[in-house]
Amino acid sequence: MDRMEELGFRSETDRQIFREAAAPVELSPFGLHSGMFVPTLERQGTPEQSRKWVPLGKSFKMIGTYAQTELGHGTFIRGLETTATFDPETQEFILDSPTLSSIKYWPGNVAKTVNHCLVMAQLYTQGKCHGTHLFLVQVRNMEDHTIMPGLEIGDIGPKLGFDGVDNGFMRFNKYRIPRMNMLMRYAKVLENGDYIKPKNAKLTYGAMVMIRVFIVMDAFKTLSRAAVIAVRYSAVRRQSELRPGGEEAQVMDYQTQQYKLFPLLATSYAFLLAAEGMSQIYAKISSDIERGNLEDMPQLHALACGLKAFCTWVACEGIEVCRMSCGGHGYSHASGIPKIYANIVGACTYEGENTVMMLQTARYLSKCYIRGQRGESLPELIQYLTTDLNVKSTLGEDCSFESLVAAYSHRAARMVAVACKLQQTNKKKGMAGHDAWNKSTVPFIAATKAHCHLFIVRNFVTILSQKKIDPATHNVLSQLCTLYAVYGIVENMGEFMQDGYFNQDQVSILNRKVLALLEDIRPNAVALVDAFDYPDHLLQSCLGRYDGQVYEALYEYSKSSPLNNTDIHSSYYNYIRPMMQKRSESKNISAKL
Ligand SMILES: CCCCCCCCCC/C=C\CCCCC/C=C/C(=O)SCCNC(=O)CCNC(=O)[C@H](O)C(C)(C)COP(=O)(O)OP(=O)(O)OC[C@H]1O[C@@H](n2cnc3c(N)ncnc32)[C@H](O)[C@@H]1OP(=O)(O)O
Ligand SMILES: Cc1cc2nc3c(=O)[nH]c(=O)nc-3n(C[C@H](O)[C@H](O)[C@H](O)COP(=O)(O)OP(=O)(O)OC[C@H]3O[C@@H](n4cnc5c(N)ncnc54)[C@H](O)[C@@H]3O)c2cc1C
Repeated sequence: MDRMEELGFRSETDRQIFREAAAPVELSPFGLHSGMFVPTLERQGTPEQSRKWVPLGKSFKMIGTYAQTELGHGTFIRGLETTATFDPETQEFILDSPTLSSIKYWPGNVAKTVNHCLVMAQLYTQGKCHGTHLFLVQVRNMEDHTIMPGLEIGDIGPKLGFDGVDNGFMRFNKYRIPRMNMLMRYAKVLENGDYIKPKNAKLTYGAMVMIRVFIVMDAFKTLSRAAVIAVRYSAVRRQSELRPGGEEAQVMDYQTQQYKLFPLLATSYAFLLAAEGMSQIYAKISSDIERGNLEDMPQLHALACGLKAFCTWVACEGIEVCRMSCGGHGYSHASGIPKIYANIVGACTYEGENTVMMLQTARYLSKCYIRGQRGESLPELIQYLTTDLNVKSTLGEDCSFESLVAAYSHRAARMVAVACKLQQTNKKKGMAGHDAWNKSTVPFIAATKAHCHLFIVRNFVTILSQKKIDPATHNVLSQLCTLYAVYGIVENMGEFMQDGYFNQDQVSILNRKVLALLEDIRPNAVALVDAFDYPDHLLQSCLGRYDGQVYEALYEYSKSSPLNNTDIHSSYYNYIRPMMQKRSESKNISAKL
């Protein structure tokens, strides 16, 4: 922290980049403090509360996390059981974990690192429950870091990844905090216990929306790092004869290797631009919300949920393809890829389990579809829902951006309509609303993925048509954008073809185009990954080194393995030799085999 101050890093983005450089493969134990705890104090506290607590957080006098999930509930926030009961006599809230399932479980850095938590709890005052609200809770002594009396805190144990984060459990036993430790920007409890409700109960969920937006950028970061490693390694690795009797080929010259990696390279660029677009939309709508204009809150929630789920699912699948495209060496930690995967795959679960998040977006699409059917105006990003589904594709050999965006719009509009019509049919059959919804959620998930895919394709095309880019770079980026879109159609052809939107000739055009683009991109593939400019220190990869000295690096890496500290391992003396001796004694086996 002091080093960041010395270097004058003030912006959170710069500080995040510095933290990643300082601890490239391990997640910082302060990620949640800076990424969630402090921003939530800023956005959910009153001006007075922010003035009091934010400086303490930014100077790390107060180190915090976000403690919401419990043993029994993570997704269903309204089902959380931790209680915060107001005591007007003492002007305090009494926090309690009334059941085993109410124990806070998973909050990052709660086990050993933080001294404060933002705790999500059911607020009770004057005998009435007003739902979940956030409370600032001191959990450790500020002098000696011991756990505060009335709390039980511990680590939850080993996980798939996220090793740098001490995810913990926390149990409250009638733990008292001052009334003014409730974050009261939107909802309040007065001294007499009166509850002042917020303009919208979901304003309390704001921290999660913000992190979901961050996670779209993390999906780009992790996928692009894996792509850098895999593409560079594919340029260095030579294996098998492409031409009989010739020299062994760079594996990047196999069409199958290109088909694995180049679409992921294109996806990395698409996700970077989508993350930037999402961040701009978040900045605009969240500032409107802070000024009290909640009109676009549903649209922001829906977009953040959908993109977080879509991008993390695609990124995690893509990182695995990158790992497997590196053969055996990809499976070694020397490649750097397993750690990337282990650290980001949790993002398919945290900050909103992906299926649940997709269903939130689906719920929004369902409402917009009905409004569209009534002829009501729709937000720009959703206007495609009123696309004329009788129109067929005009796609030609050039696979123009316009025809590609039209194809994605048609696919999403058609799939949303199919899901909504199933929901409506279910209702006409006499199903209750919740059953009619549940029995249409599988098609809604598919439709929502199509909706997110459209956003990313359209965003990529829009940026290429608006930004001033030199012709050579524009040409290469256009190849990537076309590859991302055409590959997405080829890989999901059934969804595009179900209503005959494309004719057979157009399908052939698309199948030819995707292969032609692989050849177009091949000469620039290494330059396109170098352009991300990730230093070797950040990649921590023997395979993705900028200098390409892969085998030298692997050999040095292996020699540094702790198992090589001794020639004969203690297991020989403790287990192997006694076993062999026992065998030879019992079966007169000649010692000289
Ligand atoms: C290279 C390195 C990469 C490594 C990755 C690390 C990167 C670090 C950088 C990022 C920074 C920090 C580190 C992050 C690490 C992860 C830490 C993880 C933290 C957590 O997981 S915190 C806990 C997260 N938990 C959740 O997200 C729970 C999900 N559940 C919910 O959100 C809700 O329960 C719900 C939305 C599913 C349902 O809510 P409910 O109250 O039941 O509402 P509904 O009935 O469904 O809907 C009612 C209406 O409310 C609207 N609504 C719901 N939510 C919102 C919202 N947030 N905003 C606006 N509106 C909302 C909903 O749309 C309905 O509206 P309608 O009635 O339809 O009009
Ligand atoms: C690495 C990591 C870090 C975390 N850090 C934190 C943290 O710092 N703070 C914190 O508070 N929490 C944290 N969490 C907890 C995380 O937020 C929850 O695990 C997450 O919200 C998912 O909730 P759940 O575990 O209850 O999953 P569940 O919802 O129980 O998921 C189980 C299954 O049920 C399905 N399901 C649930 N509801 C529905 C529905 N309505 N419709 C259809 N299907 C449904 C899901 O799709 C899933 O397939 C972390 C988790 C992980 C993995």
